[in-house]
Amino acid sequence: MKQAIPEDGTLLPLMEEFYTIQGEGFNTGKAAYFIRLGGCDVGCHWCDVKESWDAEMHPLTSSDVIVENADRFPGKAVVITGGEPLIYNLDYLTYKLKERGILTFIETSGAYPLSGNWDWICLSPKKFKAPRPDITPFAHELKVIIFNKSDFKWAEEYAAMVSPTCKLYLQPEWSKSKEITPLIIEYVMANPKWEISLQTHKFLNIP
Ligand SMILES: C[S@@+](CC[C@H](N)C(=O)[O-])C[C@H]1O[C@@H](n2cnc3c(N)ncnc32)[C@H](O)[C@@H]1O
Ligand SMILES: Nc1nc2[nH]cc(C(=O)O)c2c(=O)[nH]1
Ligand code: SF4
Ligand SMILES: [Mg+2]
Repeated sequence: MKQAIPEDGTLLPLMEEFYTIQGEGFNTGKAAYFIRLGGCDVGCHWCDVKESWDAEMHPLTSSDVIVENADRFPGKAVVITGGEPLIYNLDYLTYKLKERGILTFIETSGAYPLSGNWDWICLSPKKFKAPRPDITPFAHELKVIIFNKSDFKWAEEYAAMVSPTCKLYLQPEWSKSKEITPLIIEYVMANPKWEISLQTHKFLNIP
């Protein structure tokens, strides 16, 4: 039977939650509690968490319980990721986290309407289902995955849409990183408004 997901955000399909170090982007190196929500229809062929795609596979979990769990750890920051977390209304979850003084960070493709109250929005646009243009001014960080040479052009299109203070990152697609990373290095040296982001948690063998 299809699980009914209430629209008020009090129950969310939770794939996993874990306390670790943010491995990517601007907040790399900071302790954070990760909340991974199930469900995504963006369809990146290189997605490193395809097990997240089917929301039905992940139990509907009380947002209050998720907040309790997050508050057990000393690092008072959460990263809400997925799957595509913005499929869901995240107003309730982020309100409850902020009530406890926990910082709220999101990893999103931007393909769904923005909800929630965020201290940090990492927008990672995808060609397979482009972001809604209305999210771009709110991104604190643009993190474009580079799989082939044509992705640099795609990255520049989004850099032109985000706010002038938005941090700009190019991140090699993991399976192609041996070939792609030298191109990113060259690109960043020639275009220093960009920085490299590596998936450092994969090198550190942590979640
Ligand atoms: C798994 S996604 C979940 C959040 C959201 N759906 C998104 O794509 O932003 C988390 C981050 O991992 C990145 N990512 C996913 N697969 C990757 C891969 N194979 N190599 C590098 N980065 C990857 C995404 O671009 C995103 O920034
Ligand atoms: N350590 C760690 N950092 C991350 N940054 C973004 C991740 C994600 O899958 O959203 C991720 C992840 O899965 N682990
Ligand atoms: S949008 Fe994110 S979760 Fe969805 S397929 Fe792409 S990388 Fe994976
Ligand atoms: Mg990941």
